Amino acid sequence: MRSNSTLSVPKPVLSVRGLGIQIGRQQIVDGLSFDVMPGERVCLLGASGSGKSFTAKAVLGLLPPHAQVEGSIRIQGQEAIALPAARRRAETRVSMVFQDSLSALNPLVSIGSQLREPFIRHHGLSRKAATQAAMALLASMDLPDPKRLIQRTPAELSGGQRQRVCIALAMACKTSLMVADEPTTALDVVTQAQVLSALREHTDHSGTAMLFITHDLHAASQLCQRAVIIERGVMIESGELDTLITDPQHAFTQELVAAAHNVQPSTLSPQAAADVLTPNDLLKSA
Ligand SMILES: Nc1ncnc2c1ncn2[C@@H]1O[C@H](COP(=O)(O)OP(=O)(O)OP(=O)(O)O)[C@@H](O)[C@H]1O
Repeated sequence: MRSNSTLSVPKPVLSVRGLGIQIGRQQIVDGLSFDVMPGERVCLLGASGSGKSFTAKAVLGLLPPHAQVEGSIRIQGQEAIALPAARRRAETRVSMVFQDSLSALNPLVSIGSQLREPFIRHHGLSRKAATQAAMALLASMDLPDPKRLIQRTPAELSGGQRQRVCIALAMACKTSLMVADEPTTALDVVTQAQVLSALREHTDHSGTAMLFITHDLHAASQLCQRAVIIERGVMIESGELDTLITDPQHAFTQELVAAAHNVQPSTLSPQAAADVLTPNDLLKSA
């Protein structure tokens, strides 16, 4: 008989401990600690300028060289804080989706060529097999006519289509962790709902864990199970999203909840209104 001590306890995909980031004399992030478990979606919520993007960059290994960093960032158990993205081994690589899909994609290269690359480079597929895989992934993103789409350049797509191509690109990398930094902020409400749904379905299906960076509690509640809330680079509250929504402790969290409840569906288009949740729905969707 196996004893309890031999049962394996899941280990975090991402474990951040005492993260500090300083640029010159400005302390941007201070003593931040949180975990993301396998398959879990955690949001890092905070106002503009609270240090969310710098935290995301630290996890991705994309901090500017002059940033001073302290603490620990473990990805799949391996210390990665001092490793820029280009020097990371396959198991500590993190895929990413950014707010600005236009600048995230190469404007001169077709969607097909960009989407084929991770399949060829990381998964050893032939060009033909990579093209098939790219088209299948685009189709699964509810993007019409993948055959034509792969021949287009990023500027020939709408913002929502482009963001779904970016999600496809991140999924093609098949990493254990994805960081999505405000991926819906630049989109209208209907397109936001489509992009959030694509993120949810694809991470559910692949088991990819996600760190979702946002200032939008409504978007977070549609996607994430847990939240880490930061203010001026310091964590002020964290926990299950439904608990934070029903019983916010900190004044900033209370403001976030109040702001999310104040979204008036009547000011939106009928389709958008259908996508906007009432306070009760906000909870149900968390
Ligand atoms: N290149 C830089 N050098 C020094 N400080 C910077 C630099 N870029 C941003 N900052 C400062 O770092 C702080 C955190 O910025 P960060 O971009 O991480 O915030 P954020 O929470 O992601 O905000 P937003 O939601 O607006 O993107 C801000 O106070 C900002 O003024």
